[in-house]
Amino acid sequence: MAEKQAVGSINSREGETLKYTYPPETKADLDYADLVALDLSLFDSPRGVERLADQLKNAVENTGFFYITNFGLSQAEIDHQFAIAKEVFDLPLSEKLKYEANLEMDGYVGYRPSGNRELVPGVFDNIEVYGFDQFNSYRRRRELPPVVEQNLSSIEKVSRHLHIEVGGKLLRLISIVLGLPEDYFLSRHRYDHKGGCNLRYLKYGARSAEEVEKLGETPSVRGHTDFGTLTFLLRQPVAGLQVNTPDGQWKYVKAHPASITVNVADMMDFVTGGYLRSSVHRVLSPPADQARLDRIGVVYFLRYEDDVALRRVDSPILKDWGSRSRLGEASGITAGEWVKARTSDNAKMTAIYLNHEPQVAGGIKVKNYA
Ligand SMILES: O=C(O)CCC(=O)C(=O)O
Ligand SMILES: [Fe+2]
Repeated sequence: MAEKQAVGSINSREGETLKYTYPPETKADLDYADLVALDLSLFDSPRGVERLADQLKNAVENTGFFYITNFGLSQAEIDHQFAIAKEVFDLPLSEKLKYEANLEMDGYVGYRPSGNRELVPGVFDNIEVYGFDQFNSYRRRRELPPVVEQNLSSIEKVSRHLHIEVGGKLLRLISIVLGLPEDYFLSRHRYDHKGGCNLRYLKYGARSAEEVEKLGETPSVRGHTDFGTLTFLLRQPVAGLQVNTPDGQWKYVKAHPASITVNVADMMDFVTGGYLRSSVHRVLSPPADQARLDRIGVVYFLRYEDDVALRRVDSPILKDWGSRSRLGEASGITAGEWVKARTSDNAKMTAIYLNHEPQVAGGIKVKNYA
């Protein structure tokens, strides 16, 4: 079986035997969103930057989802992260629980087991998470699974690269789109400052036929927005992610070749009054031909530094925009407060998962979608 081809050894040292083989893509004829792909290698020429800014403007005015290619990580480096993730999730549960995250205290840093939320009566969520905080002086020392310890420098490299290089380029482009100084967002996303950015491994465990049947169209992750500024989803081939388009339709996000999928998140929505849409997205069970596969993901959540107040930016582009943010006005809540409030909401989500009442995070209503 394809999902069994991922091999590796817990005792392997940095870069040695960890390998990952991706399962095949689905052959199902899914209704995919039409998303633009930004080629970040164009960044090296002035005309290229203009072109990218135009493409980005289009993307953010539409779904708030887009792909990037040529983002400066090799496929081997990416595969290595998926291999580490698989090794972590393959550990026995009793071992993984030694590294359990304290969601209320630290957010998604460490291990979070599945089974916290009842999706339909008798069927619980199948999502395990292992997350990292930023590799800077605010990082809290904690015990790590040996495979993480042994590969920490490559994990740090990827975390820094996604933040500083990829995030850096996109934040510069967003500043250009908004007519702000090029370093406007960069200067509020310094990697070595205290912030809630999060590299995260995810595993959606394969479900039995009976569970799939019971779940039907019920999402594994219901419609939500992400908390930060931008989210980077490294390409993986198991379908399930859907974005809600401006006209209210759910469309699948395709595993575009050699890409990262980017989505705009709450903090960008707040500071632009919804001009940069924090897109509602969800994750369904995979289609039939992928139903028996585990779905492993590697994600980076880029966020403002903790002490930045989330206020509307003074952008000439937004003069006549008003506010179309579904989130309302953040009016000065800090980025750190916002992340804490929403993470703590997630921690308490167990009992309220089955109803769709708005949650209140930091005094701001957070809608839940089907
Ligand atoms: O697994 C995915 O494709 C998306 C996950 C997601 O939306 C999230 O973790 O916020
Ligand atoms: Fe998300």
